[in-house]
Amino acid sequence: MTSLELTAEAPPEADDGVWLSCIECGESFAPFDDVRYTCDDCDGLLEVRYEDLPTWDDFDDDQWGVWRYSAALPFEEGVSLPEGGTPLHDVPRLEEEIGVDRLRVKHEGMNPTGSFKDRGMTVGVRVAKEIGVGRLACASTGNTSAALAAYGARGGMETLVLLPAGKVAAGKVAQASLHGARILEVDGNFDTCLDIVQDLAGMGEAYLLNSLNPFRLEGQKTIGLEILEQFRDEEGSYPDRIALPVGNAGNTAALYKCFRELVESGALDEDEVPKLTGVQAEGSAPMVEAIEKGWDHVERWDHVETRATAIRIGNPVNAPKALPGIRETGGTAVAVTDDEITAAQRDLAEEGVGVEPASAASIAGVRKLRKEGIVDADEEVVCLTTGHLLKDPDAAAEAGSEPEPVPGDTEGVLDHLRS
Ligand SMILES: N[C@@H](CCOP(=O)(O)O)C(=O)O
Repeated sequence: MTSLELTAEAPPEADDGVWLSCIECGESFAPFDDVRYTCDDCDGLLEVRYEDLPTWDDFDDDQWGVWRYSAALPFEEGVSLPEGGTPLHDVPRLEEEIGVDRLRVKHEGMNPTGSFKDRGMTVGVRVAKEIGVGRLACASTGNTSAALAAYGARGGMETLVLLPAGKVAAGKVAQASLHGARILEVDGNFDTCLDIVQDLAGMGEAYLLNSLNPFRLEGQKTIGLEILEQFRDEEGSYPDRIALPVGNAGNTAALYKCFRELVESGALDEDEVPKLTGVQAEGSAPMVEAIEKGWDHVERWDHVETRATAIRIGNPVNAPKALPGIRETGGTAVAVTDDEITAAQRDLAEEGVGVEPASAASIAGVRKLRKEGIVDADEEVVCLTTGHLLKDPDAAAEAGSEPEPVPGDTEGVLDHLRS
């Protein structure tokens, strides 16, 4: 991990040892004096920097979840429901069938609104309050909108969400609606929604809380901290590889930042960093294309389609952070078909782990890479599952078995069972 090294020296703009730094030109900015999503000078992505980076002993043993890691975050506490502290399941049947030494599933669907987005929102909404903005907004394939609506409600703030019309799973729209977001259904895909909401944010109409906002990724960084601690405590080592679904590429960027900070603080050796392995659906795979072609950028896909609507994204905004993350950790990116995703969703369900389709992409990807010999048999792998099964009840019902109609008496039910 040689590129994008972190500096520990605070510039004059720093506030309490925290500042924003452009990943392209290195310009630094005060973190909370103004609303800023990208670099004023070159429009590059920003990341949050700290004067002091913590090691394992600095984390709060009295807490479990995102705020256990406050020493690695810009604040001591956030607008919380609370979030994080999700299970790391073993899946012995899948482990044996796929053929790796260890397979674990970090189920982020167990967060308060049913996805990892809550980790980002607890920090992002806290920052919004610090800056003193009025309305919060996001573009969303569904989970971000559900989390924004819930955390906005918790923080007593107005929320606006832009969704691609007809392309968001029912559970997610219901969440955004009940938590009180104003929902705009846009005639266009997610990337169009994000273009619009970025314009609105630029005009000062709202505070953007997509993962373009660097503070969102600080919360999501705690997924990496939790995986490393849980895996180490249970297995005595760190995982060799973390496979994750890739949509806007926020988690790939956040996990890479997590590892870089741990290496810089001395909490992790460079050779202990897990290989980041991104998985996309075949119909929506610009990151896979960029990795395969050796590009340092993604080319936007204008037409994207997949049953895994959470990762139906053609222009991942975090690609400039995520591509180096995959490359520098020795990972890779792979595309899987919708049928492979559904098969993996069923397999997880048969082990009691209920996930939405996009989440199952991580399992489908590892299965494919193992068959291709890219994942080795002696590897210890963690798959990230990003959202709960109930987020997309239609996909779950389609992947599951049909209910059987029976008469309303015991005799009739017995006849049916015996037939
Ligand atoms: N899958 C996402 C898409 C938006 O991603 P974000 O991490 O940039 O907010 C969603 O749930 O909307």
